[in-house]
Amino acid sequence: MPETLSGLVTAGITFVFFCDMLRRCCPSELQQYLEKCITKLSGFLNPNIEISIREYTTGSHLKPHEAYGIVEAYLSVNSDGARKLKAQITKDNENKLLFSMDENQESVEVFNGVQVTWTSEKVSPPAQPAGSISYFSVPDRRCYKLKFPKAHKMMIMESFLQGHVMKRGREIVARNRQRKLYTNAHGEGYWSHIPFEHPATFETLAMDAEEKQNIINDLMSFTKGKEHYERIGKAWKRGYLLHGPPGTGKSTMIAAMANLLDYDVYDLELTSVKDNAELRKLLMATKAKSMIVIEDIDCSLDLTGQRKRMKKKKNKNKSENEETEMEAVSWSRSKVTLSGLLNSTDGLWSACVGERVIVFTTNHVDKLDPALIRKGRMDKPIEFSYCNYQGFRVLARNYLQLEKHSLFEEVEELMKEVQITPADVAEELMPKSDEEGAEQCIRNLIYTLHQRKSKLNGADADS
Ligand SMILES: Nc1ncnc2c1ncn2[C@@H]1O[C@H](COP(=O)(O)OP(=O)(O)OP(=O)(O)O)[C@@H](O)[C@H]1O
Repeated sequence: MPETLSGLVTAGITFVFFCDMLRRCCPSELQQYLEKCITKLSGFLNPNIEISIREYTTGSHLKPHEAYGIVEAYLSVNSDGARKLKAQITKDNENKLLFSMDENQESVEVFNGVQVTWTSEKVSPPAQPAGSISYFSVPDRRCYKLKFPKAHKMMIMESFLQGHVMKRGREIVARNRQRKLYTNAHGEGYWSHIPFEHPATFETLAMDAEEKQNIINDLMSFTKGKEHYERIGKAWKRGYLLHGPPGTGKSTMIAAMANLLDYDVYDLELTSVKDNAELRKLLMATKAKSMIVIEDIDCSLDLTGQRKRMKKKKNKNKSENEETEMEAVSWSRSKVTLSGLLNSTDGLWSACVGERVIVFTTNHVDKLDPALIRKGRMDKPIEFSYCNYQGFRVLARNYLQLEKHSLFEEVEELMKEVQITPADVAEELMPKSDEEGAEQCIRNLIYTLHQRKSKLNGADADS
């Protein structure tokens, strides 16, 4: 049998060689025919298959092929065999370098026991004929080639390329990209965005440690729950209601959540949305792996039938009266209703694939319509409260890099008696000048706590 096979191979090679000779000295029709024969026969004799993943889509020099970027990202961490790498700024994130295989490099990996070989190639465009003028510069054509044994064609194409490489590559692309903070506050009915670079993390959040871990677990099990949500036939989304007094960390928590999940944030300003139709359009334009945030929902939605805007935004150039007037005008322009919001969010969940988190914040949870926060819409309420000693320790670590100090005991005692928001504690712990050291900051906080305590005692005595 091996003799027969080697005989066949020798005969095939001789035939290909013969065809090639003939091709060179024959008329063009015959040449074309022979070329086809050669391609077919050499394909038959070659035990491998090669797949090209090109940088640009066929017919367009300018539109990059998404698959190329994904494979490039995959190979940035899976090309141990390559001896030459190139470093380039990541698309979409100028702070990140992506290391990928340089041209004409080769890397081998084994998937399910099958060896596959990646190569990177670059083909320069043909030179322009002398004297011709081109207004477009044609880029080099780069491509990755994947070579693998023909016998494992389906497994490599489906499990390896479609499944493994695409999944890992997409994850790396998502990790590398610059996250975005979208806003519609300009009132034009579309999203505009800036880079999202909020430094908050769960570690820097002053909050009960157990509660914090609880929220982290909840978020992580949500992100891993694709199959679970598919199985139970529910949209892959999770709703959080953050409630508590101003300055207790609701907005900081949103940033920490987005940083943990690596999500973009859509900060939906309801008062800038013209009507329910515009709201629906905005929500439908959000992408997967994002957080949709509606802050101060009680102030920005007409829950009572009376159109009024209660929140005053600080604007240094305007007097308070002017401010209130300006906000009232923008409020009266919005015709978004509670049912519009509910229909739009419910519609979004039924129409869109991919995971999304929706977050409402409020200082007055009791004012919200039960329909808005019922189970299924808001899955997890999180209460924010005044700062306790544990929270203070986190803030002292963040702001002063202090783990312990002889004054901590006094702070602990005072915090048992006085209510103070984490925002106020943070303000006191922030050095006001270069000369102000950590100890002075704690003394400032103690002074403020004493003042509040005396006020409290005074009030008690009055009553
Ligand atoms: N729990 C917290 N942990 C760490 N920092 C906090 C916390 N709460 C408040 N801060 C600090 O106070 C500032 C204001 O807090 P934040 O905006 O998150 O409060 P909020 O509850 O969203 O307030 P509001 O209801 O007025 O929007 C933050 O920038 C942060 O520096």
